[in-house]
Amino acid sequence: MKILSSSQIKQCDSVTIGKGISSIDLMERAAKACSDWIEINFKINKGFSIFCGNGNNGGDGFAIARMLYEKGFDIDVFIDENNFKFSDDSKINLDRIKKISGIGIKGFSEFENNRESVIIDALFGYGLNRELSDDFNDLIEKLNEIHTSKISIDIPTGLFADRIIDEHSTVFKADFTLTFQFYKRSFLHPETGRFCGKIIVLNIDLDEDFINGTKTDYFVIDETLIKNIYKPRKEFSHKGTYGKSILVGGSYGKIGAVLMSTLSALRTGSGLTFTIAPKCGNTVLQSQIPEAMFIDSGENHINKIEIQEKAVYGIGPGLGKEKETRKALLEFLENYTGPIVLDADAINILAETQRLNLIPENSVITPHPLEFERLFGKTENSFEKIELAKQKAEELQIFIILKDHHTAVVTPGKKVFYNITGNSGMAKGGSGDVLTGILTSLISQRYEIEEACIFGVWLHGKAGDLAAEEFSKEAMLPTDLINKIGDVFKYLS
Ligand SMILES: NC(=O)C1=CN([C@@H]2O[C@H](COP(=O)(O)OP(=O)(O)OC[C@H]3O[C@@H](n4cnc5c(N)ncnc54)[C@H](OP(=O)(O)O)[C@@H]3O)[C@@H](O)[C@H]2O)[C@@H](O)CC1
Ligand SMILES: Nc1ncnc2c1ncn2[C@@H]1O[C@H](COP(=O)(O)OP(=O)(O)O)[C@@H](O)[C@H]1O
Ligand SMILES: [K+]
Repeated sequence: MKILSSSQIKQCDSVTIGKGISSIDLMERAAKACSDWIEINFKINKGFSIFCGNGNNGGDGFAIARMLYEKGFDIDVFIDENNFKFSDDSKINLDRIKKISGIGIKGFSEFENNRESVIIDALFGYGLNRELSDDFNDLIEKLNEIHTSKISIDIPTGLFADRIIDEHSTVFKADFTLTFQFYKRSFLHPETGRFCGKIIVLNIDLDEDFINGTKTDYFVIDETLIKNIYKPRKEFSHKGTYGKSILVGGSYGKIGAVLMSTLSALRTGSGLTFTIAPKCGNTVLQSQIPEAMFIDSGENHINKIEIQEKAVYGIGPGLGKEKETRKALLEFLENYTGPIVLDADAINILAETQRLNLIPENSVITPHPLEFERLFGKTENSFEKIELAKQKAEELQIFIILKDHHTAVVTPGKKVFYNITGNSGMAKGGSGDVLTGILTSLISQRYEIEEACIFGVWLHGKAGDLAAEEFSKEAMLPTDLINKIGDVFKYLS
């Protein structure tokens, strides 16, 4: 799914309006989508306090007020008592509710906390173009202190669609954000996304031709994209059809990491799977994963990485940074030109030795935020981090997977794909090792690298979501996630 900027959304609005629907009817459509969702999901709540601004976001709020009232809910609407200038469509919808005696319309200052009612924020949407005034900050701070369910229409007020906010900014803290047609980039970054709660994207049939023809570097990985990428196995096939994955890692005390990567590669469908690990891992690897072939290297730390033809390497989990291991990694990279997935200590070794130029083109690196910083330096915020990743991905012609709550796949063509599967139950040592195995396996099965990255992060997060459903976010383990990979494939086929 494309992510459009606020100015592109505005244009999309105008084009849609130019093609037959009036702007007031488009607002009606948007408000209907919201009120229908609210009716289904807030059945037991009787009342809603709806805070409306003076632009079209407020207009949505007035229309939602009318529709929820007609569905039988108690409604109070609050407006700015110091500003009587409304956008045209907003004014029409305000006038409509003025005629309904059952809807109370009051000033912001008249709001009294009533714990029973749900708060709806229709103050500002994508039209916010400067910091909020103190009056709005005070109002929002007051609303944020109230413990009741909160819904934002389109965007939590105080957030901009496409950029960072000052760290001291006041923002409405929503439990749900009902947004129209597109994710906004700010929903997907940690500094800003934390205000959104659960994101619900409501389709309001904006002009398809405009959307298809609009250029953007930013995308959300949705199921439509995944279903286009996923290649079901062919019955007339053999193990050679599904490639050779070689997982390289493990050191004394950290054999589990490469064990999890190997198991993940197998569960993702790799045809032939090898593990290169030190001898101390032999017994546990061979007994826990009899399907994988073991190649030993060193006693307690890897000291050589054997080169095999037509293989995809996933290097790093549990690798350690011993002198002989560093040497082995650098030597391997000097002599190997195929695609590689580099994670964890493989990334740290490259950062410390500043030998990034050794990474073969079309390889994948999977840094978590700290590893990214070690590689490329500090950035002010996560928006800048994405821009730096785009620049580095192009410069080095590699794919950078920036691991986070919403992991981003950054391509050498400077496209950014944000993942929306996954949950905080995955914030445990070992989850990253699973991702390395999944990615190595998909590339060895001849998915295009870009497709493997997109599919891989989605699959990883989806398996995490299924594991959380069964075991809870607290109790789920990275190994549970591996066991759920099969259910994700069943879900897809
Ligand atoms: N396709 C869609 O997605 C559809 C979208 N729709 C809805 O329209 C919403 C966008 O509406 P909008 O353009 O009228 O902007 P909105 O956010 O209401 O702001 C209003 C005005 O406030 C002003 N202003 C800005 N910053 C300010 C500040 N800090 N403090 C004070 N004032 C400030 C600024 O005007 P200015 O003062 O700059 O002239 C701005 O124009 C969108 O989010 C969605 O809810 C649906 O109805 C239909 C389909
Ligand atoms: N809060 C979270 N929400 C979604 N995914 C998460 C969250 N925390 C961690 N993850 C995922 O788990 C993985 C953790 O990787 P990493 O930090 O390298 O762990 P390790 O190397 O210890 O296994 C990443 O893929 C990341 O996206
Ligand atoms: K809003």
